[in-house]
Amino acid sequence: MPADANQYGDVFGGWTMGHIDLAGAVLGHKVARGRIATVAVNTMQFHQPVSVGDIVSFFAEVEKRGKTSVTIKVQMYAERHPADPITVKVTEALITYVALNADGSKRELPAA
Ligand SMILES: CCCCCCCCCCCCCCCC(=O)SCCNC(=O)CCNC(=O)[C@H](O)C(C)(C)COP(=O)(O)OP(=O)(O)OC[C@H]1O[C@@H](n2cnc3c(N)ncnc32)[C@H](O)[C@@H]1OP(=O)(O)O
Repeated sequence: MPADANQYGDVFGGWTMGHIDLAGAVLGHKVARGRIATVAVNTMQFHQPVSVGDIVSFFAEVEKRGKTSVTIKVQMYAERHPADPITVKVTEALITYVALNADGSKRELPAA
C-alpha cells in the first residue's frame, strides 16, 4: 500500500487536509506577522477526488479578521489528464488561525 493513497490511486483526505492547513497557514502567518496555531477547521468539503499524478494548486484568501484570530478560505485545484488537460476544484476549507506569543498564549492581530 502506498503511504498517501489507496490501491486505486485516490489520494487520502488526510494528506489533502494537511496541505490545505499549511497553505492557509502561510497566509495566516503573514496576517499575524508571526507565530500562529490552527484553532479550528470550520468547514472542509471534498468536491472531487485527487488522484496520483494530479498537479495541485492552493489559493488562500482572508475570509474574516477577528481580534486574535483570522479565518482563511483555502481552495485546492487539480490539473489532470495531460493529453487533454482539465483543471477542477477538488477541495475547499475554512480554517481559523490564532496569533500566538512566543510562550504559546494568544495575542491580538497587528493592524491590517
Ligand atoms: C515571510 C515568511 C513566511 C513563512 C511562512 C511560513 C508559514 C507557515 C507556518 C506553518 C505553521 C503551521 C501551521 C499549523 C499550526 C498547527 O497546526 S498548530 C497545531 C494545532 N493547533 C494547536 O495545537 C492549538 C491548540 N489550541 C490552543 O493552544 C488554544 O486554543 C489557543 C489557539 C491559544 C486559543 O486559546 P483560547 O484561550 O482557547 O482562545 P479563545 O479566546 O477561545 O479563542 C481565540 C480566538 O479563536 C477563535 N476561535 C476559538 N475556537 C474557534 C472555533 N471553533 N471556530 C472559530 N474560531 C474559534 C475565537 O473566536 C477567538 O477569536 P477572536 O475573537 O479573538 O478573533
